[in-house]
Amino acid sequence: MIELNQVYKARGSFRLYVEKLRFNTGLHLITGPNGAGKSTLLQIIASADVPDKGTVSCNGIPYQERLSYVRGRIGFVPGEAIPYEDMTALAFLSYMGGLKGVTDTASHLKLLELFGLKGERATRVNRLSLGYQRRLMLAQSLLGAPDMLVLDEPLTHVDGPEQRRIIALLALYARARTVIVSSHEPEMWEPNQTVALNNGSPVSA
Ligand SMILES: Nc1ncnc2c1ncn2[C@@H]1O[C@H](COP(=O)(O)OP(=O)(O)OP(=O)(O)O)[C@@H](O)[C@H]1O
Repeated sequence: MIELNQVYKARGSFRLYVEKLRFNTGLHLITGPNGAGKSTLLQIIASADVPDKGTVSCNGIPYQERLSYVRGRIGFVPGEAIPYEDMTALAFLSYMGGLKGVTDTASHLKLLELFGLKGERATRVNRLSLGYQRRLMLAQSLLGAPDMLVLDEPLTHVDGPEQRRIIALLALYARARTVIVSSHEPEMWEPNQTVALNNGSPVSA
């Protein structure tokens, strides 16, 4: 469970402010127009950025108190392009797995298979299509089966049938864990909670 209390973040002239938000087990959708603050919010939830004020906690523990505990429980797909693009798909997953303590090749291969990438295991990341790169980022987010998944527009460039398959997979994952997704296509998802952002704050439904 992730909880935000009076979280404030300034980026240039933009302000994110969240009075209170709670993400329990289930699928949570973050929506809103361009510039509403979805990526900013998700980066804070994923501990990739730090709020100027307020607290974010994971299972009741404030992030700043036990950052490694928190990070060990979160899988993250950032909105930006993939890093380490000279690595092969499998090498990238092995590298990310190493950071998370998931070192057995069998589980890396299993994740590649789950996202339809087994045939691309030896392909360098920068040779993969953008849709395959997105799938690879999803695969790395699941390393170690984290309690929380934070996914910023995870289905960008992914084709229709594969989108539906991944949404079903994430819905299943969210039955026992917390999955937070931003999407410009909210109608594709069947979330347990929707947080609509506008101008940096949630608006009531
Ligand atoms: N590093 C930064 N420095 C200054 N301003 C920033 C920075 N990062 C984001 N912003 C601004 O913060 C605002 C919110 O951006 P953010 O990317 O969080 O919105 P978003 O809802 O994810 O948008 P989109 O749907 O276009 O991806 C925007 O106005 C953006 O220009």
